[in-house]
Amino acid sequence: MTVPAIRVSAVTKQYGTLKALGGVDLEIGQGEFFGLLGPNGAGKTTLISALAGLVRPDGGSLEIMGHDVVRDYRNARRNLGVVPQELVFDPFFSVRELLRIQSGYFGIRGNDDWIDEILASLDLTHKADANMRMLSGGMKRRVLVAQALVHRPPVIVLDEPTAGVDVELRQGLWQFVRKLNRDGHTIVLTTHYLEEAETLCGRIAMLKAGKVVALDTTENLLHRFATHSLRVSVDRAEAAVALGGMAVEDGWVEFAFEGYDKLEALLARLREAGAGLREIQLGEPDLERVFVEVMHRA
Ligand SMILES: Nc1ncnc2c1ncn2[C@@H]1O[C@H](COP(=O)(O)OP(=O)(O)OP(=O)(O)O)[C@@H](O)[C@H]1O
Repeated sequence: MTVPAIRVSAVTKQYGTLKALGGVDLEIGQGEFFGLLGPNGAGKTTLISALAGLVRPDGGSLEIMGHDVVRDYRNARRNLGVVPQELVFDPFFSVRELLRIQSGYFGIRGNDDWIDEILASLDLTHKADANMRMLSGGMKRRVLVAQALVHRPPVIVLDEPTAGVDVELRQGLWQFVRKLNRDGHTIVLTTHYLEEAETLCGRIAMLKAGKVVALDTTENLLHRFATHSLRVSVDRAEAAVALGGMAVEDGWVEFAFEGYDKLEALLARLREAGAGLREIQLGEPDLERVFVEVMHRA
């Protein structure tokens, strides 16, 4: 049997009285494109930091490609590339220097061919000799991706890589990450853009307050809860909410329902409640709705 790319067993982490991770179990297979989702403060970054050996868990264990991140740190770290959320760089180095230094951390010399290849893939070749402080935020983010790849890790974790990144770059970045996945790399991604997670990830774990509250294939998650949605614009949102709807934006309330045969009755109840229907929209299942539902129930 092949070892999982990542194994997380009963991991706990406490900051003072705050339980950042409350017993997380996860197994991610080699070659998966896996999504780690959760609201702010759910513990995603803490879990990633524990995988990278930057945070020591209070209990439980973590393995990368079969290597324990505490007992066998060097091998675990060699197998992992992390693209962190924060943009922190030494501003005095050029992009190429930075990538050479990063290679050095892993004891790799003469890595220039691979560095050139990564730079080209990330459309950074023309910035190879520019100092980090002269790059835009989006370019810096691409350098973070490059930095995570210098040692050719089989497992790559991206912590919100597209936060504050423009559409074009975001698409380019996904194309590149998809190619890495096709080439056999295991990808773990956290993002608040649920549409991205829905199209990219084969499997998803949802975290809430340090616990895994949903873990399944994206396909199954999309079908686990209500299959359709009804959005209504109404004069009295509170009347619609009282019927089980969820206020989504100004005057709009959303309902989940299972089949079109339920629609008529729902509209009738809205009319009887005097909600004052102005406009309706029907929607197919999407991950955002599933996410909201999971967080609501957990
Ligand atoms: N070094 C620390 N000291 C104290 N509390 C911390 C520390 N790091 C994280 N926390 C707390 O642990 C909890 C989990 O934080 P974490 O950054 O892992 O969440 P997250 O899911 O990554 O959130 P986001 O989506 O905002 O990035 C939060 O309540 C956070 O305030």
